[in-house]
Amino acid sequence: MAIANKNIIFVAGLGGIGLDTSREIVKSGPKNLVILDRIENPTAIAELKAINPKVTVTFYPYDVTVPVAETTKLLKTIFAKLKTVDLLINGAGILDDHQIERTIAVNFTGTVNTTTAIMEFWDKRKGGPGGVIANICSVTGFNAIYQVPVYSASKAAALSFTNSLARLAHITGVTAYSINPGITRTPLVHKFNSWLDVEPRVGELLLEHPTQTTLECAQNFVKAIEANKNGAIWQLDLGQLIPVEWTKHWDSHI
Ligand SMILES: NC(=O)c1ccc[n+]([C@@H]2O[C@H](COP(=O)([O-])OP(=O)(O)OC[C@H]3O[C@@H](n4cnc5c(N)ncnc54)[C@H](O)[C@@H]3O)[C@@H](O)[C@H]2O)c1
Ligand SMILES: CCCCCCO
Repeated sequence: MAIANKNIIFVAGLGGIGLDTSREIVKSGPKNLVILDRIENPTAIAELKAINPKVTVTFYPYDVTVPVAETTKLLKTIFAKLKTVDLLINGAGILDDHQIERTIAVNFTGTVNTTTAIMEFWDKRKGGPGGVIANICSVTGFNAIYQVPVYSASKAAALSFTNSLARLAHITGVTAYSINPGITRTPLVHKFNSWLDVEPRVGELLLEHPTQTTLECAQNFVKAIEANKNGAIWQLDLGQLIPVEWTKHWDSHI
């Protein structure tokens, strides 16, 4: 998908990975970039507008843990303004294995509910035009960082959900792919709690190994958007964009 002249909704577009990705997206000249996030950062919004004045950048406060009906109401406002939306990026995530319910609510349920809400506007069975969903999951969805099993499992769940969305595209008209960053230097990874404090130094131990910058991640994120491959499992790690071949161990045959 060429980003130029498209309408993009980016949930969590102001975070560490999100803001650098928003910058790279704006440079590619979409018509609209609508950022939904629970953190307000008017300075960042102003900076994005200044990067490319031809792009209309708007912000709406949004918490992915709200009921689907509330998300639908917000999307109604956005669609009324934009008329069409080409890409939804779901990027919200927290990393704190002391917050079990909230981790699942944000990282998994939040992704599912935001996706479910936009289907009201996109599902071709309802006369919708279809659309594209990019879900930010994680390499921990492939193989866990086992000291944060709740976080890792929430990312595995989001990855599985995204893979299913892609298989349903022939019914819904909505395609999907996952964005799976490796360890990227953002506030999220500096200090966080392991499950039951099994490893109080998990963050330090991780950061002793090679990592990538948010800019490297963002530049590969844009390449994945442009590739627009339904069902792709993209690994964005150490500055590389790697297509992952998922090993099939069982098939439902339906
Ligand atoms: N940093 C990494 O190494 C890494 C690796 C793989 C995946 N990820 C994922 O990338 C995404 C961005 O992470 P980051 O490293 O930039 O961290 P970050 O903490 O800088 O960004 C997290 C983003 O999610 C938003 N968010 C959190 N809870 C929310 C909620 N309830 N409703 C709406 N938005 C909410 C935050 O406002 C922020 O924009 C997350 O989903 C994270 O799990 C990060
Ligand atoms: C444990 C640090 C991992 C950062 C987020 C990976 O998805």
